[in-house]
Parts: sequence; structure tokens; C-alpha cells
Amino acid sequence: MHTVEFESVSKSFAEKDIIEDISFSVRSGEIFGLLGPNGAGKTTLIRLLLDIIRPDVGEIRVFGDFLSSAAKDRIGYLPEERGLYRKMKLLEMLVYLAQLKGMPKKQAQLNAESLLKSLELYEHRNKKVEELSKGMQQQIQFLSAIIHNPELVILDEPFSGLDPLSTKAVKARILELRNSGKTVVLSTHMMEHAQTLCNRILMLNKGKRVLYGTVDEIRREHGKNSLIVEFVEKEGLNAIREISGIRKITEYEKSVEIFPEEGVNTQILLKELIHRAEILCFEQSLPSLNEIFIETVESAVNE
Ligand SMILES: Nc1ncnc2c1ncn2[C@@H]1O[C@H](COP(=O)(O)OP(=O)(O)OP(=O)(O)O)[C@@H](O)[C@H]1O
Repeated sequence: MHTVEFESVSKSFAEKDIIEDISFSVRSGEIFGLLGPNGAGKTTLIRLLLDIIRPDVGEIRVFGDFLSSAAKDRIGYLPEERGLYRKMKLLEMLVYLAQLKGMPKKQAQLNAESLLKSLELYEHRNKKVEELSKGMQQQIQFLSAIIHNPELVILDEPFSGLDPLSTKAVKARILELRNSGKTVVLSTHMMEHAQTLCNRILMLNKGKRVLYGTVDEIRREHGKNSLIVEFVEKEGLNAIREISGIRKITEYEKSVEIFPEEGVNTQILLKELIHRAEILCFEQSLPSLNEIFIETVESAVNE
């Protein structure tokens, strides 16, 4: 089941193409990352998804249909430009926001209390928003997006302005959302968060789709496809020479990096090695999402 589907969507502003022929889908119950450098079009894509702006070309379906106003209540949105009711008290404001989205007051009250406790903000519940630190306001903004228990949660840069502890707490809540069956769309510059949180990602550059798929697939595809092996005994090295399909070997002090020939699977090489020598540890060398991001965006600049 797909919660969001974009089919060949394009959008331009003042005759400048901002989103170009973008297709992707977000599966129900996954955390989906929208990644890309500044100005790539991530926020524009989110605004299209939420029907704040309309595409010039293409089709967008949310919950399997065009987004109706009733369906909008099933969505929680943390916008990039933040805004809270600064004079309202925390608990009061969260209850009010949940009621606006159709949640009964009693349930809204229970939800708000439990969410405030989960981010250790409960003791501040009767403070006005403006009396809180910037980081706390950020967290409250996050809670405002999920207070009405939405099925689809859209978070535009949820970690900006958060210290490492608050980041960890918000990350844990995002994982809980997924574990309870919600769908999350997350736009972020922070690749290490995308790598640990997201099931699948779409990477945009200048409005175009440059990467799309599961984080694991993308990392494997961009890997050098090498295997780092440490043998129990140095003689283990001799085992490598008995195996075919190896293009290059680089010896380090304690380990060797083995580069297979084109089309040879590192897993097969590993099986062959295990038959011939005792292996202390091995590691398939994979690039981080951050390295892939930089490489992909830089190679597009040089094109
Ligand atoms: N309403 C608008 N009118 C004209 N241009 C716009 C409008 N909205 C966005 N743009 C342009 O579209 C491009 C993409 O902007 P967008 O905010 O979607 O990028 P982003 O990937 O979210 O960037 P960032 O990471 O910096 O927030 C930018 O060049 C921006 O100037």
C-alpha cells in the first residue's frame, strides 16, 4: 500500500523549473527521506504533497486519492518556517491544536500530557510558549505536528536547532511513530540521521531525481564493492592467491582489502576464503549516505 504517490510531477515558478518530472511513492508504515542540497526543491515537493500549491503537470495521490480537506486531518505537518501561539500555555496550546484537527478534548488532553512527558517537557506545561528556550520551542513544534495522532507525518528539517540530547529524543519518537504503523516523510540535510532513520529515500538536485530507493540498496550500489578481511594467521593471505575473480589486493598492517573483478560478488569471494583460511573479522566496505550525497551533487555540478 502506498500512502503518497507522485507521478511525473513538474512545477515551475516564474518560468523557472523547480520540480522536473518527479515520480516516487511512499509506502505505508515507512520512514521516507527527502534529501538534497539547499534549494533542491524538497520544501516545494512537500507543499505539492499537502496541496498548498498545485503541480503544472503530473498527478499526486495521498491515501490513494486526491487530497480532500477531510483527509488533511489525517496528516501532521512540521513546516520549515516555524510558528506557534507564543502567548498560549504549552499544554493548553497542544490540546487546542488537536481539537482543531477533530480530536475530542479529553483524548487531546491525555495525548498532550503523555507527549510532553515523553520529551521531558511536562514540568513546563503551564509556561507560555514564549517563555521556553528555542530548542524547547522546536520540540513543541514537533509535538504540535503529531498531537492529533495523524496517520501521515511530514517533518521538514525536524532536527534543526536541537542539541544532541533533544535530537536523540525526537529521533526516538519518530521511530516510535513508525513502529506504531504511521508513515513518516522526513526532509533533512543531516545524512547521518537519514541513514539511521529512513527505510527509503528520494534525493533531489536542482529539482531532478538523482537517487531513489532503500538506503541499503543505494549504499551497496555506490560501494567500491570491496571486502576488508583480517586473517587469524598472516599465512591466510596465501588463500587469496588460490581464488579466481580478484582484480586487486591492497595489504594493510593487519588486514587486506580485496577488490573483485567486475560482476563478481564479494559474498562468493568470502565463502571461498572461509573454506581456505581462518578469518578473524571481515567487513564489506560501503560508503555513507553523506559520501554518496556529496559525490552525487558534486558530479552534477561538473556535468
Ligand atoms: N513561491 C516561490 N516562488 C518562486 N520561487 C520559489 C518559490 N518557492 C520556492 N522557490 C524556489 O524553488 C527552489 C527550491 O526551493 P525549496 O524551498 O523547495 O528548496 P529546499 O530543497 O527545500 O531548500 P532548503 O534545503 O534550502 O530549504 C529555490 O530556488 C526557491 O528559490
